[in-house]
Amino acid sequence: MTAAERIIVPLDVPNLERAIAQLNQLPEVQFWKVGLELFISEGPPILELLKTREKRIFLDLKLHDIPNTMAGACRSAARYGVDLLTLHATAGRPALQAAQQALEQGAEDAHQPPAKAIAVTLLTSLNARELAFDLQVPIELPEYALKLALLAQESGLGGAVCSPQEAQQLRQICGPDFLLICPGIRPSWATAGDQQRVMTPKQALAAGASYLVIGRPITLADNPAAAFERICGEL
Ligand SMILES: O=c1ccn([C@@H]2O[C@H](COP(=O)(O)O)[C@@H](O)[C@H]2O)c(=O)[nH]1
Repeated sequence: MTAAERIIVPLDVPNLERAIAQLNQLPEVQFWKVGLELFISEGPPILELLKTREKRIFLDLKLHDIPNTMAGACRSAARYGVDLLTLHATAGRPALQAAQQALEQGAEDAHQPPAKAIAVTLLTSLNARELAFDLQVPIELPEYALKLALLAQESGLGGAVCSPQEAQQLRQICGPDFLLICPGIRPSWATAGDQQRVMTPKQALAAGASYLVIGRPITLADNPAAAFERICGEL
């Protein structure tokens, strides 16, 4: 896989018109992430648009609910034929298992390839102090992220979203086939913004990330295509 194919760019925009403008600005990007902002605004037609342009799709809905509701949502999402779908590992083992089964069944019923379910461990916008004092989690952050990734793996999911700072440990313990999707990627020339557990693209790949989710350093650049090319060059 080329460096460019390992980069997923989020379509963090409010409507179809802005999404189309971003797709046109970045024709080299093959893998796009559709998150809550755009999906809530535009719904499934945005996925159809990406498919007509033969793009890969990461549907980042971060589902978090009881097992029955997670299964229903995953059965519905399976119809879209996306590549990746996120849910929160903190939904717990029964919900993750129900989600995985429903994705497989839903895909079979819809004659679509099954999406890989990817569990969010701990959002990259959070730091160790917030984990300990706001969320009241009494274990160290790297251990917490690892435990949630293992829970996802044991539940049959295909991978985890984690910070690149945890990627090396997760890669060692979860093995080579478990996908590690890493947001919190910041080239040395970009600002972190609300991301707190960051690494550069090159460091993240060296740590074992399977894919890098890189948004604002590319999409808010004066010339997004040049920023994307610069990052690919750095890899
Ligand atoms: O822990 C997480 C999970 C998801 N994200 C998403 O990734 C992108 C990152 O965008 P940047 O502009 O590069 O910060 C964004 O869509 C988030 O919703 C994350 O950042 N951290």
